[in-house]
Amino acid sequence: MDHHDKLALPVGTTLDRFIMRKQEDFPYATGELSQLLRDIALAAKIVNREINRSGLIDIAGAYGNRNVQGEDQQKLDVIANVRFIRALRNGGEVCTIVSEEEEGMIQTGNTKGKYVVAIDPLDGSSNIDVNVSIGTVFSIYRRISPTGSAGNEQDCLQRGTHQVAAGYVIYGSSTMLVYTTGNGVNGFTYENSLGEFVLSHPTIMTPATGTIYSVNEGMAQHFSKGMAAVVAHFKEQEFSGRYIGSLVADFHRNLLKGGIYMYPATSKAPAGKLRLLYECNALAFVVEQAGGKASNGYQRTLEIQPQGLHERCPFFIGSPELVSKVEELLAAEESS
Ligand SMILES: O=P(O)(O)OC[C@H]1O[C@](O)(COP(=O)(O)O)[C@@H](O)[C@@H]1O
Ligand SMILES: [Mg+2]
Ligand SMILES: [Mg+2]
Repeated sequence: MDHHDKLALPVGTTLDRFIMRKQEDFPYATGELSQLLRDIALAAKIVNREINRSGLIDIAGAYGNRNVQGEDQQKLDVIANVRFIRALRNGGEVCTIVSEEEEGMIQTGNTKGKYVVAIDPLDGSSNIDVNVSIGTVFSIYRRISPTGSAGNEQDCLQRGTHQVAAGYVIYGSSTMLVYTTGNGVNGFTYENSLGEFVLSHPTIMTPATGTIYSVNEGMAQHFSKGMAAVVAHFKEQEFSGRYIGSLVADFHRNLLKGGIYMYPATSKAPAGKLRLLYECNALAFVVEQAGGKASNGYQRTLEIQPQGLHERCPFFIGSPELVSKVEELLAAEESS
């Protein structure tokens, strides 16, 4: 019996029970990480509610505008940021947060908190107003600095290999929370009537290969020669091009169906667009736990040493055979 079997729980198990049962498998664990995951799930439910109502009350409008009731309107990404930070602060397990929405580190005031969280509270913001899937991405690290003071940059700039948990929420035709603590990947679907996430996708494994490629080809004139060769290769193979423009949604589809998502370096954006700390590393941890692969084209994403909180990196993620093929094509173009 492998580790995955030992931890297997039936479809329909609620997220709370799932987290509790996993906790029982590690008798020396203190339960703090479990509490943190519950806090994230709670914030996800609240953000889900706001997103569902967004068409009704126009919270997708510009930040600072006033709505018909004279109340301040807030952009959904600001609302999501506030909700997640509040949940993590109230939970007490997190000392420091890195968020896409804020320049510096956010100190929660919980100096005893043992964890650091990096988060993209609302991913795919350009899709908010048009009712297309959006998401949240989160990454959890154990702090390095001793408890009793605020977390520092060293705590936040850890390699992705040091993540203790990571995952994402997708707010789509149904809302799902997918996460890993390093023992496989499990997906939970939100049951509106119960107000609970329930296990719907146990032990997700991504197909070894696939026939979908996802990249913003409108940028093709800014691609390197190597990247042009990559795109030509997938076209020759008659792959399907699928690109939503919400990283979480593009990733989630390819995770389940097999395929590759690419956000390369371009002449306009030499480091690509996506953020290492709260976009790439979290999904890289998830994909590896599902048997997939994530890379910047040359190096495993999880092994990149971050230098800055909002650092960007080129990103290739998905089915292992496809990511390896891209690495091979990029290297071949480089040496020619
Ligand atoms: O329009 P582009 O350049 O293809 O960018 C799309 C990418 O940018 C992002 O929207 C960035 O995320 P945010 O919405 O969190 O800023 C990714 O989700 C997405 O894959
Ligand atoms: Mg994003
Ligand atoms: Mg965002």
